[in-house]
Amino acid sequence: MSKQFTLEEVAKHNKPGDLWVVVDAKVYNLSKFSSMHPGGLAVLLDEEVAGQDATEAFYGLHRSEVLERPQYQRLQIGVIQGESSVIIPPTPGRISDVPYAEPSWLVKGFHSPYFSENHRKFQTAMRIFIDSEIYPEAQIKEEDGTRVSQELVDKMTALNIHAMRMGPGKHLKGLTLMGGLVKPEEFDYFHELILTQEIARCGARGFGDGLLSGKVIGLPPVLNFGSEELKARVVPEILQGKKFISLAISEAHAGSDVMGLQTTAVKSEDGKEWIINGAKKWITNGTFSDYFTVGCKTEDGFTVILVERGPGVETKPIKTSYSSAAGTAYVMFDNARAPVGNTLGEEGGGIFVMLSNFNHERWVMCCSSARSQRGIVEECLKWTAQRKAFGKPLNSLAIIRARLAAMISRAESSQNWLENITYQMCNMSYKQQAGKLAGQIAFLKSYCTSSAQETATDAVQIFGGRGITRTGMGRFIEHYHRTIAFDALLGGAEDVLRDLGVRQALRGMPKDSRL
Ligand code: HEM
Repeated sequence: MSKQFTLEEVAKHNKPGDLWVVVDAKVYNLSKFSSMHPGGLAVLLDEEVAGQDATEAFYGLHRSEVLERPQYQRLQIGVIQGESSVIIPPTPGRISDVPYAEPSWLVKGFHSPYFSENHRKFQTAMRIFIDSEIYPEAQIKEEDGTRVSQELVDKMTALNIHAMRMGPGKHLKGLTLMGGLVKPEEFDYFHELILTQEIARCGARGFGDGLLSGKVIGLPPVLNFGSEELKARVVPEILQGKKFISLAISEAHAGSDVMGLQTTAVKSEDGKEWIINGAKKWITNGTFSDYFTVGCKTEDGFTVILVERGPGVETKPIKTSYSSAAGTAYVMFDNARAPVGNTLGEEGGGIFVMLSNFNHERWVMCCSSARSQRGIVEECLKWTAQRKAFGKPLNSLAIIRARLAAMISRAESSQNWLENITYQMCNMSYKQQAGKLAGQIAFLKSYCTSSAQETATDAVQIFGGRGITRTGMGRFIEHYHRTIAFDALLGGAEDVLRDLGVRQALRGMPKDSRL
């Protein structure tokens, strides 16, 4: 049992070399630490801090995770008699009580037509796994820039998370999902939405992409358009996290304009192999991928080919503004060879392969984007409640509340639109989705990413200098603001998507409609 002190006893320890403080009913001896305190000694000697209950001052300047670090936990020497702590430390799986910090289907007393009991159980298990296994590694790797550990990849394999991230489908057949919690035939797009949104809560954008998002976008063309022989050869190893795959489309010359790509594939003289030449740029997971789903110019137009790393395939890291944990790369093909059997879809039919892939890819991005925005809303609601300015909490200022209102509305509308589209996906074939939902998903993605950028700007205003500081109170805001542009570019730039949505709508205009 912790040693008990009265506030009077603590008050006696209020000078250099003999300095105690109380934070949330816990007594800390800062005598030795005070000279090493990153915030300086002087603040600790202030008469309202030294020997006093400094809870409010502490939470105005530190994230609660500071006191969870072992080196600081050791400074606690006891508790205040008759008082108990009120600040709840994060426990794996916990649902936040902060308003709007969770999508409404997870909020007590709210209802949803979309989420079943099984989805709820799945969410609970997934959050516990992610909080305890993925979140801690995400924080470290985002900073040190190294790729996801094989140990974590293997833990995800044990629950078949890699397979579930590919969405519902035949590839799940016979697998035990989440320890048997959901049957493969029952796994639907709402399970996938939950999985993607729970991962997004880690708040580590580069690591998040490094967590095999290359596979999420690079494997579907193999699953949907590869031959049975090809699938049997490559898919199991990828879903078991033994081999890695990237989607390699964009180039220095062309991104959204896939027909402008310059990488070429020509057949060998015996007609058995493709010979590929060209360079791909900004390829997520490229530094460590074993396979590349490559968009190539061929005699008949545009063809997608699965190329294995080997002679003639080189990768080089690209330094971007997020963590190199993402493995973003140049991928160079210099007379690289792939069997003709590795062609995905028809020769010359690559655009159809890509277009049908884009819908799912963009929808996954919407899931992440909507959830990350919500995480920022939670940070801002907490900060504006605990931070004092002009003697009052920040949230007592009307201008701050106006920003919060805009942020909450964006997060809510993104999520609600997303849930509606997800419901349509659950009730349409893959082909119907391609036809009916391309415009909807394009609009949603551009809405999510543009509103995310507005939210990032609002959050920096709310956090002030801390919103541009990589450590401390505003660390998630700084990270979000620095990396948010990625979402607006990957999977189709915002402007291109908006235009796509409108063009789709115009195609569907009835010929006989008049005002
Ligand atoms: C209970 C023990 C305390 C520990 C373990 C501690 C630890 C830390 C750490 C690790 C930082 C760096 C912030 C970061 O980047 O995360 C920091 C900053 C700071 N601390 Fe403390 N601190 C303690 C108590 C206090 C108290 C009671 C005050 C009183 C006002 C205080 C005032 C500050 C200030 C002003 C900063 C600089 C914040 C900034 O630049 O944003 N600290 N402290």
